[in-house]
Amino acid sequence: MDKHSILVCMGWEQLEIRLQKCEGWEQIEISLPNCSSLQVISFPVVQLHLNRTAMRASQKDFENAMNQVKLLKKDPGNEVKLKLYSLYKQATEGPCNMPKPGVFDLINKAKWDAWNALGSLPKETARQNYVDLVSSLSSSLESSSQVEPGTDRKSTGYETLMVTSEDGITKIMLNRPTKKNALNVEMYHEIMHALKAASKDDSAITVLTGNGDYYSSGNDLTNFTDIPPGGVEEKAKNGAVLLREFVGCFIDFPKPLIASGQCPALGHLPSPSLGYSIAVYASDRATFHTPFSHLGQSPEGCSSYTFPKIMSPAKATEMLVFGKKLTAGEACAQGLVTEVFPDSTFQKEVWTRLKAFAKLPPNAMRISKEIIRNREKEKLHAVNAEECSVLQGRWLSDECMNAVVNFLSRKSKL
Ligand SMILES: CCCCCCCCCC/C=C\CC(=O)SCCNC(=O)CCNC(=O)[C@H](O)C(C)(C)COP(=O)(O)OP(=O)(O)OC[C@H]1O[C@@H](n2cnc3c(N)ncnc32)[C@H](O)[C@@H]1OP(=O)(O)O
Repeated sequence: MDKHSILVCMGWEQLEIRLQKCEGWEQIEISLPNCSSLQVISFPVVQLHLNRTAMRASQKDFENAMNQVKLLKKDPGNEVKLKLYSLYKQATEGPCNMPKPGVFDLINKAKWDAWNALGSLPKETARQNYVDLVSSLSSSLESSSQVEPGTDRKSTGYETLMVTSEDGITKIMLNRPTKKNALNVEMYHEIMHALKAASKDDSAITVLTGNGDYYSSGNDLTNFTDIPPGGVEEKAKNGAVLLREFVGCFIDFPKPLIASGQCPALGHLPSPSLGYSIAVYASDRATFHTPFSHLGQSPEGCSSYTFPKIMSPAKATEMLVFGKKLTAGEACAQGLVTEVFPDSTFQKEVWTRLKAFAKLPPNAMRISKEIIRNREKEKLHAVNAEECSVLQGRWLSDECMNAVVNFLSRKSKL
């Protein structure tokens, strides 16, 4: 409970007015002290309950709040952003009377739903609620920021990655920890760019890793929402071109590539990086999950070819068709992971090993990798093309759309 008091002098008497906030209500308590004994006696006590709507935010407060939103240091998340959007629209335009967007226009539909849900809420109330929400966000996001230093911010020219080169090792770190390192379109492009740069730099080996508590949560499902003028078909076609190029970069990457994961890896990245890495190091906390069927999709990253070869066809089916999640130990027993380390010593042990590898003659390592992978390259490119073409069709299916809508409307998680 929040209490503030003010003392008002009324002739020889003092009137104490206490304001207290209690569960969204303002309560005013007025007491008149007995001056002769200087004791505060509560007489008469008057309690007023003011409905919040009686407190009107001015246009100036509203404009200030709009500016404050732009200055928030941390993304408040989609749910809050939708709330802000709907209150803003209600405050400025009144009840929603726009036509409902189509089912595939996911973002606009979510916005419409949020606005429409406000019904006939008066403009002034919406304005006040907007101001209150922004003020609560400003204080909570400033005081309890969980973003670690250096996360989700620009580094070495990349928006979604942190790329460093030291001791003969180029480290490409996925850096969208607040989104569990989901791969948005920008990240796909940046990973391709970073891999191409790493293939030409002085380093002997390249390490792919993730910042935060997920190695990656796979394809960013909001990639499905930004529909171009050519509609969903064009979106799916562009997606297939992008994915094919992305996986192609892993197939053609010439240097030893190591995936180092201390935490869960979901969907998308595990497949290409497991299939083409020279080595995969995982902590005993890591898990591996390719939930393609859950999302109405089908295997990608050449996993339909590499997994049954690396594991057994039966085990690969459990993983790729039924979406069975493997622990690091199980993935190691199946040959998907090279070695599992205790979580507490993971970084130290893996980096000691990587630094030793990076001292080996780089050309010898490159040529050895080439001879191991070359005879498979053509096959891998063909599998990649086939998988992308199948996926292009899957992305247009109701099964896929429903799964994406369920996730985005917070009805499901993996
Ligand atoms: C036409 C399409 C064009 C596409 C172009 C390229 C195509 C490539 C296609 C490859 C095909 C498929 C391969 C896959 O990757 S399949 C796997 C997809 N991933 C998922 O389904 C994971 C979804 N996420 C979750 O289930 C959960 O978030 C979690 C990972 C289990 C973590 O749960 P949590 O409770 O610990 O954290 P949570 O609050 O949910 O997440 C924090 C914020 O991060 C956002 N987020 C997490 N994962 C994703 C994601 N994959 N896509 C988008 N956003 C994600 C989450 O929404 C939270 O955000 P906010 O804070 O609420 O704003």
